[in-house]
Amino acid sequence: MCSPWVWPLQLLQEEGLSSALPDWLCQFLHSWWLLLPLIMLLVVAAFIVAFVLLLYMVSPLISPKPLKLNGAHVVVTGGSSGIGKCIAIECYKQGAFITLVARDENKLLQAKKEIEKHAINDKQIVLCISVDVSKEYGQVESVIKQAQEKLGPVDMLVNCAGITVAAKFEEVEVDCFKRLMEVNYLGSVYPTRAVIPTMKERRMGRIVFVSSQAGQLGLFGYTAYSPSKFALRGLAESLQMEIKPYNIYVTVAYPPDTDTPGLAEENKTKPLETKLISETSCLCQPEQVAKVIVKDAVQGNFNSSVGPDGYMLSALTCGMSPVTSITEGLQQIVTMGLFRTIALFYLGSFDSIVRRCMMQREQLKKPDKTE
Ligand SMILES: NC(=O)C1=CN([C@@H]2O[C@H](COP(=O)(O)OP(=O)(O)OC[C@H]3O[C@@H](n4cnc5c(N)ncnc54)[C@H](OP(=O)(O)O)[C@@H]3O)[C@@H](O)[C@H]2O)C=CC1
Ligand SMILES: CCCCCCCCCCCCCCCC(=O)[C@@H](N)CO
Repeated sequence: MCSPWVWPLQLLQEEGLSSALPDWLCQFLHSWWLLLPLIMLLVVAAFIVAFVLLLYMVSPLISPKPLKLNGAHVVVTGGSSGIGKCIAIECYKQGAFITLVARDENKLLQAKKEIEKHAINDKQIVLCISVDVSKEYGQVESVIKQAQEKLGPVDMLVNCAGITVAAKFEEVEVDCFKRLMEVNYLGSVYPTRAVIPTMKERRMGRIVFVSSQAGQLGLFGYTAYSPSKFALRGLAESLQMEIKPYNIYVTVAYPPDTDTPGLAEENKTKPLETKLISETSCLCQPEQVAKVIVKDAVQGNFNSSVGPDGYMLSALTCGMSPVTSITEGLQQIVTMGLFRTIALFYLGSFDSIVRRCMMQREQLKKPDKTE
């Protein structure tokens, strides 16, 4: 009859039930239990395949329709210089109408001339409006109204106006903490607040926040800057949940060091530690960064990063941020542990940079003291 070593059958035998079972059933149970690991494997594999298929079936619900830039109205704050200017050029090259927002009127006019060289038709317009995006909501709102009257409702808003301070915590002027929050955070809240009602009415639109890799991890020298960039992520996640049903998509960009007038200015006073740590990530050209940001915004991707370390940082710090493609979600699931392992090595090397710089400084101080 049945083999005695198959435990469920043994159980049946002990209960005196095995004799009640026909031989063929005993045979079947015997071989079935031997095949159990294989069957379990197949079931698990089937579940995974079904899960992935299901995800792909609902993926059109997750990824939005791309925005057509041709004829669209794009507002770029901080559009007179660096990354913002390159974003404006990139959109202009694809047929968009542009509103540039910044403070300095001369810089605005200069940028306008440069952008206009990239026209693809003779209807395109570059409008310049001078305002400080961080000061008063009323001012920003009237600037947006003005832009909408001239070039129609805003299809895409790029919040790129921003300033940086890189210095040790106790060396940062106390007012600076406030100023950075005002320009980098409130300066993104105000224009966004001004365009959202119309976008909701039209059930379309894109909002871009230009954060930074320093908005994904805290670094030596960025105690004032990083929090203002982290704040954008919180704003973006909350806002995205509210406006997704209205077909409006939010993109947060996390560029690495980018070769712009802003960076040149920052480098003048940057602590050595910040310089050395930042060199871990590549130095990018603003044209390259702008291209990636515009592509991601058009596609409605929540996350936008540049380069291999940008990719790793974004996967590692994805937290509860929304996903806009199945592939992105699967990649995060698979790579999280590996990237955390790599990150621990990076953190170790950052700590040793900080320690070495401190030791060097102390050695430089010593001879002074003995004199
Ligand atoms: N360059 C880099 O390494 C990186 C930059 N970033 C971020 O990208 C954004 C652009 O940086 P980048 O191109 O280097 O900067 P730039 O300094 O080259 O340009 C900054 C732009 O913002 C405008 N701006 C600054 N303050 C205000 C304000 N209060 N109101 C209105 N406009 C303002 C400036 O014009 P004006 O002064 O005339 O107002 C200018 O057009 C910033 O948010 C920055 O934090 C992120 C990661 C890396
Ligand atoms: C898996 C883990 C990967 C870890 C990679 C870590 C790389 C850290 C580099 C951080 C560079 C910060 C640049 C900030 C640029 C900026 O915002 C200012 N220049 C603005 O002017």
